[in-house]
Amino acid sequence: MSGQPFEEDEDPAERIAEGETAICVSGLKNAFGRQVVHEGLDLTVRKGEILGVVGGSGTGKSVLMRSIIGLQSPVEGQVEVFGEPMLNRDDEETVAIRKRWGVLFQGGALFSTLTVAENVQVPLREFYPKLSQSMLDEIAAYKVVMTGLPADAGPKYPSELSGGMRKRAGLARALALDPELLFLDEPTAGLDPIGAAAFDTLTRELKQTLGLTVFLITHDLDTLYAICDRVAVLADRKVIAVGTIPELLALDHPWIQEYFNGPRGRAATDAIDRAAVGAAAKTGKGA
Ligand SMILES: Nc1ncnc2c1ncn2[C@@H]1O[C@H](COP(=O)(O)OP(=O)(O)OP(=O)(O)O)[C@@H](O)[C@H]1O
Repeated sequence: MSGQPFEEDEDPAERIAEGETAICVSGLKNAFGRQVVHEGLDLTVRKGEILGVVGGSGTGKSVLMRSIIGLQSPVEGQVEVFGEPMLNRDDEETVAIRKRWGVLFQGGALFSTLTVAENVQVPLREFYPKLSQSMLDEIAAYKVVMTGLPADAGPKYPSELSGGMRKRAGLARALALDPELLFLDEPTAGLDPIGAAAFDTLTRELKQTLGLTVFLITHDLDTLYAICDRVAVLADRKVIAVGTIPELLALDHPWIQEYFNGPRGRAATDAIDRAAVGAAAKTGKGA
């Protein structure tokens, strides 16, 4: 059964079924006063994929994520997660769906007065109030190590951690309930390139071992190339394109061309090409 943080008998690979839908957003409209952020926005996230969400600053990537997880009430539209309509509901079914996702907010959003372990325990206490303290401690310790933090990070406060460690602590909290679906809002923002690449690797590995679906907001081109299966582009108040990077590159949209084929986009592509040539040379297969 999913959503239970202490049942380990499920094969994570079985969670991934090609073609099944994790999130379906249709006809979404969001507005703040007279400012319309989204209008007629449609998006489907497939189970088992890492979907990158990109768009210029202020195009509404975070508002989209907040609409899906119920922190923003849209003016119009539908949001379904695992086939359940989510908007304007707070019944048992929607609570059960909420247990199946974890969220890493921009900047980590850790509670500064709680230790890392206590932060990880927050969602466990919310959804499983009867768990004993020893069980809470055990699960938190496991999640801390799972995200690559040293075991002694558990009793530390967020202010005692580096930026990269805080991101990992936020990720540990997002993984507390053994989610099937992970929302990451700019997880590599503010990290140095080595820390960002390590976080990408961690995300990819967790996706593979836990069978996660990942909704990943990012400005980081390296992340898009390194770990995203598909990329959704937000512009003009909606998702204007979704596809693999080669599919997006074939489109004649000015923002997409500027983003992927501008100097930074080309640098990221060149780096991927160089890595592929290096790997081919190592295995003796040639480029
Ligand atoms: N609570 C709010 N009240 C009023 N306006 C808001 C609110 N939240 C977001 N907005 C506005 O909605 C628009 C989209 O914001 P959002 O944070 O989703 O952008 P974004 O694409 O995630 O940007 P960035 O890449 O800079 O993080 C912005 O113009 C923002 O000012």
